[in-house]
Amino acid sequence: MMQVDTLIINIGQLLPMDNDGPVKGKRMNEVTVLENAAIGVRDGKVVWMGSMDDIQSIEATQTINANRKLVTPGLVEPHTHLVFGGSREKEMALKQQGVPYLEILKRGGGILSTVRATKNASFEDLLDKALFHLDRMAMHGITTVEAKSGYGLDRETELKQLKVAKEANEKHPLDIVSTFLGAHAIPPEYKEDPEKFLNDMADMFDEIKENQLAEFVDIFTETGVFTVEQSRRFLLKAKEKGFDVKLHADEIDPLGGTELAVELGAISGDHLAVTSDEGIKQLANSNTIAVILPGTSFYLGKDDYARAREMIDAGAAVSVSTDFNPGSSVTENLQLIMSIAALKLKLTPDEIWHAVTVNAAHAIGRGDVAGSIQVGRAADIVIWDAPNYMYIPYHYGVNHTNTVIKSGEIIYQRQEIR
Ligand SMILES: N=CN[C@@H](CCC(=O)O)C(=O)O
Ligand SMILES: [Zn+2]
Repeated sequence: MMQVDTLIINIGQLLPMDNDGPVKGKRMNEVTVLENAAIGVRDGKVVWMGSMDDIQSIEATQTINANRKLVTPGLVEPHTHLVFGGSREKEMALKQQGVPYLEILKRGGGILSTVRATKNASFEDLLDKALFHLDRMAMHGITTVEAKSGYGLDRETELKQLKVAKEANEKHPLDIVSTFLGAHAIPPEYKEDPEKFLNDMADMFDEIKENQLAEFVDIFTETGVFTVEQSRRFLLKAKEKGFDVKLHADEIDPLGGTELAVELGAISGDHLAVTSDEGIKQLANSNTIAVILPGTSFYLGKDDYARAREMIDAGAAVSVSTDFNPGSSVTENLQLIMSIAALKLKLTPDEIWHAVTVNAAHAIGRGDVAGSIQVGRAADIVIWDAPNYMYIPYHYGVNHTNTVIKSGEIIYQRQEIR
């Protein structure tokens, strides 16, 4: 008799998500579906998976009846700007009048407006706010999340953001993976000397590494922000210091950020809304994961959606993410992004599930611990109010989670109102 703490029974469809590396190209369109399954959890880990026909051999302290619903790994969110002060609802009117995103930034708004609010916010306020957003992500089925700094643009405030993320990781059940995005915009005081600004940000690498405040270094490679050459120099320095690197690349103008991500062996290239044909080809022949953020195209009212369909057809590994941030994509709901991935990126349900589990985990260096339900791994599991895995992208804009389990503990359960 095997003893478990929790036995999840009557699983209609179980998506374990195989996980022996990022899933590329055609393989993204092949999810394994187990029917009539059960999962045993002990000490926060999955210890048994099998058919309902074999549960007689399991003795459980607690049983959760999935009632024939869909069960998947907890979602992995590989790109967020979790820690920030204030909000930017007043910019919505500017956007409606047709003022472009980069023009708002040029006028000192956009990212720079959030920088001011983040500088003025206390550590405690930023922490409370981050915990609130994490709760919302958890409710929506996310169990691991990446979080970037980048709303400080000075040593003190960047460190404050990174320390808030570290504290949030300790306080909140979700796992947080940190990225240093000091090179997110050029602060007004450095307008004439962006090189000096990048040098100052690079001077923080040692301190960040020693205090384990971030695993990745990221940069916004964009018109009016940092050039490809500046990004290359900055990220090469980061690599020398032992960081894996990421890029906000080819979001608005096709500068060649995707090609740079491949050249540098970046763990991911993110956005890629206007990547060139050559960029797609190079991506497909690389180990760099394309983290596509279609919520920004939607939210900024753009016609350019990343050519994720072509990227997968060419053989690339693709992930999708909310890009949760106060300016270009204000949502914690990765399920909504799964619908946009279906409708606008033309991805299949199988591809979308790979994108928000296995490939997302690999895009933040957690391929060996998250994004998959396997014996020996942490029990990060979602029971969905859905009969099958195709249903989630199909029924859009609402939260489908029934029960969210993080390391064996129930952290969210839908309440009935009636
Ligand atoms: N594009 C750069 N950075 C963020 C947006 C940040 C903001 O507008 O506050 C992004 O990923 O879209
Ligand atoms: Zn971003």
